Amino acid sequence: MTVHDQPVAETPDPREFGLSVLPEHEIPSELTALVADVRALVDAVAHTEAGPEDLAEARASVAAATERISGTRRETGALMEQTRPDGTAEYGTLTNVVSGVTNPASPPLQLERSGDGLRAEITLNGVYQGPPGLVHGGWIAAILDQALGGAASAAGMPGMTANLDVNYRSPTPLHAPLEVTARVTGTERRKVFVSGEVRHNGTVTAEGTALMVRFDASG
Ligand SMILES: CCCCCCCC(=O)SCCNC(=O)CCNC(=O)[C@H](O)C(C)(C)COP(=O)(O)OP(=O)(O)OC[C@H]1O[C@@H](n2cnc3c(N)ncnc32)[C@H](O)[C@@H]1OP(=O)(O)O
Repeated sequence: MTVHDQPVAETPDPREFGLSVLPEHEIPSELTALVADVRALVDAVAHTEAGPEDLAEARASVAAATERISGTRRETGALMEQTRPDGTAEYGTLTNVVSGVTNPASPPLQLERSGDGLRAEITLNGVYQGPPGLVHGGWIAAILDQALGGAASAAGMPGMTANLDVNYRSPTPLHAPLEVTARVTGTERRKVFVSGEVRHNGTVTAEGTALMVRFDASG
């Protein structure tokens, strides 16, 4: 394995591959505010003990809101372009289920460059529950997958996850700040090796390694 010690490269522009890209500043603030409100709604619905009358009224309001905004739909694969503090661009699908800015189902995980890779802080609510009071293992894997893929992408080597290996070391609590870290550990031809962790109070609750296979730019 060759340790990846190249300087950080610019991520290829997806427009060159015919993909549709929306700059972050073109997303209406009303949409991001609505997304936050819907996240709160999902949490409220998941945990409510309201009575039938209130539930029926809330349902009618939600149905009306859905009808109001359903007339136009963005294409499923649309990407968002963000400009990093260092001026380079990064891309991700708008509705990515882990990080998507317009997806109320995403927590969302917001990764930033840190040290030799990426880092995020996140607190997950009861919507992401598996065992009582704990984060679902599938969501931990999804968060690690996103962080590991993001680390490869941030190093200028975006690709697809070919293999993901997760070890759950200790229970990951809900409603508690978690730290997510990821970095590239090596490369070999199109193979990008990545590793990452989820921590609570400095203790690793889960760690993952993945093989990302870089998109083939040769066409
Ligand atoms: C910022 C955005 C972050 C996004 C994070 C989220 C990431 C995701 O969730 S991606 C979605 C889940 N992943 C997928 O759906 C991928 C499905 N699989 C595929 O499309 C293909 O198998 C793919 C692209 C991974 C590899 O196919 P292909 O491009 O034909 O590569 P291929 O020539 O077979 O393999 C390239 C190298 O990788 C190796 N390889 C491929 N798959 C594996 C595997 N599963 N295990 C081990 N090695 C593998 C091959 O042996 C080969 O190695 P070498 O260079 O030594 O010969």
